[in-house]
Amino acid sequence: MTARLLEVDRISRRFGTATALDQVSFAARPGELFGLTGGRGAGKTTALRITLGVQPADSGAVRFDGRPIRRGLFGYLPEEGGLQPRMRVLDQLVHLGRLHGLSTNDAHGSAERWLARLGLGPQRKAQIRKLGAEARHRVRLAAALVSDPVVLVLDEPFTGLDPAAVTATCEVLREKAAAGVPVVLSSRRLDLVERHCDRVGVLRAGRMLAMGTIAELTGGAGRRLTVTAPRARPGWSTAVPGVRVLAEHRETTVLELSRGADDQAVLAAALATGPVTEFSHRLPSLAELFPDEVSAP
Ligand SMILES: Nc1ncnc2c1ncn2[C@@H]1O[C@H](COP(=O)(O)OP(=O)(O)OP(=O)(O)O)[C@@H](O)[C@H]1O
Repeated sequence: MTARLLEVDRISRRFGTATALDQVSFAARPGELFGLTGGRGAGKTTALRITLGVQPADSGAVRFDGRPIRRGLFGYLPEEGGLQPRMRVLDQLVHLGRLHGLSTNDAHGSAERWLARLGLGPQRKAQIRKLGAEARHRVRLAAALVSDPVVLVLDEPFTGLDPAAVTATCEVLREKAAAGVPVVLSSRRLDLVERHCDRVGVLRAGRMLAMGTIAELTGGAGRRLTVTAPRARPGWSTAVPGVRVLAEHRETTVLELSRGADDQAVLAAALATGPVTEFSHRLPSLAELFPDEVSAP
């Protein structure tokens, strides 16, 4: 069953001698937000541009609904640019809607709806260059949505946004996903991808390093155990099988437990040193699992 599934199938792309993408595959299903993450130059933008059909791949295929993609079918929020600074907001959106095949009437109706939905009503007649960064971001989002696309592709939609604006953006994306539109976004921010996406692909140097739901990615790693034992000496846990010390800070030790390691043996070892005031399990974050992919915001 491939209905409304966006499939990116082993795409590769070189620029001169540099490999931007090497056999990268992922899929975005209706109802879900799929996040591509990775450090600078990992290949996210190239992957999204090939997904949209605005840049060719050297090899591989992109399919929607089991068929090769057609340009103009998707809504796109580019990392930067894409808007004409001297155009007025409403005119820009109507223009983009018409470029994607809407009638003038439909483009108008859709543009007005998105301006209202994104709180841009008062700025509808303003020139884009006169808008602040946050309002311009909302116009870019409206531009991606105005043609009522069957797939949404967004390159770094969170850049420069405060937490409230990130949440507002994700609410809109969730609504589209709930309506059956696969949503693919890229972000260098592993924390935001972890919080807002259902499934994630981690790119490094053009290769897919890991892919899965957040639970699959974080649950597949060793469990983390935080133990606070005020009288324990460094190295108190080394005799327990399957345990690795990740951090020791004053009285608190963070341990990684391999599969099958016995947390009760850790507790016994800790109690043997004296009182234990904290003993808690938690899953690692994506940023902890992929520290090399974390870049400054
Ligand atoms: N037009 C181009 N010409 C030459 N090299 C390019 C071109 N576009 C991308 N690259 C190279 O391909 C690699 C992947 O770049 P890409 O922009 O896709 O990564 P990215 O993950 O989006 O990075 P960033 O987070 O910095 O935007 C980089 O090494 C980049 O320098």
